[in-house]
Amino acid sequence: MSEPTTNASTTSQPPVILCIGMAGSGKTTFMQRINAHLHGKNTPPYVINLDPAVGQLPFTANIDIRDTVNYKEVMKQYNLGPNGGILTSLNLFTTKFDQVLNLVAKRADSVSHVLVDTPGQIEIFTWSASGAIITDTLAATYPTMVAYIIDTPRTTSPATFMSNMLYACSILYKTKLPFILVFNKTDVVSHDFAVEWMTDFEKFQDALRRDTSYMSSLMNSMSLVLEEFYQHLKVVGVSAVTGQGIDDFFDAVKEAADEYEQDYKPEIERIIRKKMEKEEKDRQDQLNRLMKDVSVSKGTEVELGQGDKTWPEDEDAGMDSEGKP
Ligand SMILES: Nc1nc2c(ncn2[C@@H]2O[C@H](COP(=O)(O)OP(=O)(O)OP(=O)(O)O)[C@@H](O)[C@H]2O)c(=O)[nH]1
Repeated sequence: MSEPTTNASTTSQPPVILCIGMAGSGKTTFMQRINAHLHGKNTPPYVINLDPAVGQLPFTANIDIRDTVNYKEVMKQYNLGPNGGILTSLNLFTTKFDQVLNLVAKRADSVSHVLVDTPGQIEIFTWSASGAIITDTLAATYPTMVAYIIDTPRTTSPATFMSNMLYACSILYKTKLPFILVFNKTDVVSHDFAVEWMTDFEKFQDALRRDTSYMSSLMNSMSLVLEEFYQHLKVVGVSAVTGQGIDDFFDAVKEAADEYEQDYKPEIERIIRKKMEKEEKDRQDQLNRLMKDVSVSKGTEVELGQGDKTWPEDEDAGMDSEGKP
């Protein structure tokens, strides 16, 4: 039997891998591959499917959105098109997400990773309120990361490459989570060109110069912005079909989990602390306002926190001056 893999190297919580990618990038095939890889190592993951419109899943999900909401019924009932149907289904499912968290928590000790498949209509997950709630609540407890799946053969032109990178960049800044760029389908085209463009600015500039479209000067400026973005990424090339590069992917997952512990977790804890302090302050302000209203209506100051409270006589309370009814 092969050597079992561990969770993240510095945490006892299983890393959560959010698989996000454009339709057809190979997300589902990739999920199937990493799921099989982990089972092969005897370290099974916990699998969540958040795509209500997927026809058939080539793997078994522990939690499947399709068991909770019927996407076609939602479309009919709310008179929606396919995208509205997927979004509404995800919103309905998110109202039950506390139950999902409870189920994951029960299994957190015995699984190596939590794998999350998201809808192929990428913006439904990345730009919706429910997508943000799901991401944030998972990231509040688990070392959570984004695996952004890219269709490598379809990204070989500088313009498509740039668009895809800008999209990835927007997701990174929206989620603020550790990010792994997964160049998929490397059995068809190697991802070496992408690594070269990302590490050697001159090489990408050369490719842009060969691209004579009128957009190339805009892309020139945009590529400068992306240089900074590349610093925050982990890049791997895989083939979900043949399995090549999957070990590299899991090395990147370990690094991302460490990054979460070092950089993201303290930040998330700071945000939660700040939110709680604000809620406490709001409660206190509300209480003070209430007390002020009471004292104004009684024409006297009310002192709190003392055993011997002297309340003004209240005729409406139906008591006499000795406090008897
Ligand atoms: N050659 C090759 N083909 C792949 C690879 N991964 C996926 N494919 C193919 O790409 C197509 C799309 O794969 P899916 O896994 O359905 O892609 P998806 O991103 O889940 O698509 P949606 O369900 O539309 O979101 C299928 O025909 C797969 O067989 C790969 O690594 N190499």
